[in-house]
Amino acid sequence: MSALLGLEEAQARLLALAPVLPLENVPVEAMLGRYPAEDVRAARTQPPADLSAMDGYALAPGNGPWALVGESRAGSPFGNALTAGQCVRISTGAVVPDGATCVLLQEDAAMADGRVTASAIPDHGRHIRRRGFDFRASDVVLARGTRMTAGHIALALAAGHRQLAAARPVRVAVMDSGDELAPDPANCAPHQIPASNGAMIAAMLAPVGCEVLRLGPIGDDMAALAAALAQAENADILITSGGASVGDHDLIKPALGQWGAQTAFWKVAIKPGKPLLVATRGAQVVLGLPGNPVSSFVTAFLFALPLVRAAMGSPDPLPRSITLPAAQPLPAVGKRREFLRAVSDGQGVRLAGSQDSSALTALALANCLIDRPAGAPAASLGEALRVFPLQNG
Ligand SMILES: Nc1nc2c(c(=O)[nH]1)N[C@H]1C(S)=C(S)[C@@H](COP(=O)(O)OP(=O)(O)OC[C@H]3O[C@@H](n4cnc5c(N)ncnc54)[C@H](O)[C@@H]3O)O[C@H]1N2
Ligand code: MOO
Repeated sequence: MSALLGLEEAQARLLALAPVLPLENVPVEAMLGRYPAEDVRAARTQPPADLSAMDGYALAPGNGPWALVGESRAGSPFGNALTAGQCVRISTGAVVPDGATCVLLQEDAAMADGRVTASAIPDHGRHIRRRGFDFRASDVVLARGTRMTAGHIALALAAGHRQLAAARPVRVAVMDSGDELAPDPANCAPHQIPASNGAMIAAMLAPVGCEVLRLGPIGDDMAALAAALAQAENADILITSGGASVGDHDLIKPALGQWGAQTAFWKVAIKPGKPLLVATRGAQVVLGLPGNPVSSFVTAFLFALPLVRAAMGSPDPLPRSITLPAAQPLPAVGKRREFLRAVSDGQGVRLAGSQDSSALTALALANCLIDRPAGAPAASLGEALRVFPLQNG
């Protein structure tokens, strides 16, 4: 039996193989979930001038009344400087004219005969957004490798960028295999089960923004597997599920070998997911996930998603864990580190149901995985547990 790798070592060895992809220019609006390949510096200063934060009157120094000499609207500034005792009508976002030192809210103002009086005089600088307080030209506003959110998109646009450089989307082929798999779940003979892993893995990959090519389900047949693998010729990453174990009909390893892939490592000391296979074919990376649906899910979470994120440009692609107390006792752990399907309510964490690696009802209920170290004794109620939320992976 080949030695089982530890999780962190296996992840590190896999990530070292992550494909390096050419860069492309991407419209900022299309950058959601992607990673800028370079630090992004502001091409402009924001705000570009002192702007009013409120609707009211921009006041020159004095105790009032102030003579109303004009208006500054957003996009249409008052052209001149104010002198003592003058004011202009001003709207939110409009340029504060030179000579004005504060903005009086219109709710605190009275206007009669072209003169403005204040019920309370605002402090110096009140309701003025100073030029450049948000960012200045040439400031780094986004670090390379930042995963772009809606806020980052707004910031990059405000900083004067139309497009950003990012790795082109990773091409991922996802193939499920097994003679027992029915492609049509509504037309499944008693000796079959509906193929669900390929669609599940594709759904896990969707938020990462890669391109997914779905292949299969393919029968346990070398010629059929070879034909399917030929379609993965242009994939950067091939993810297979099923046939990774030791059975007579587990043909993935020989089929991958015939295709030209070379095994990098096989088997990791985790439960579920032990028979994980990693291979390369030139710059292509192959991840052979075990067929049990929960094993496929857990290995996709711990290996496939980090690999794809790394290839997309993430400098920090591994899932992040939190600590939560056990809301129920847990049994002792065997030789393999365990990832238990669990439900967290934010206060504590409990098992989602059956921990069999085929149990889809528990997988569907789970919103996190409890990470239990190999050989750990039983955990008591309230014990601190390491937990991976499924949605932040
Ligand atoms: N003698 C041994 N037997 C097994 C070992 C072992 O070490 N010695 N390891 C077990 C472990 S752990 C796992 S995990 C499984 C993984 O086996 P395979 O990767 O070869 O997976 P299959 O045999 O093809 O399928 C397992 C199971 O999952 C169902 N399956 C497969 N693909 C799909 C799919 N696309 N959609 C839904 N369900 C799928 C399949 O019907 C099987 O029930 O091996 C153990 N055996
Ligand atoms: O490792 Mo298997 O994935 O235990 O069921």
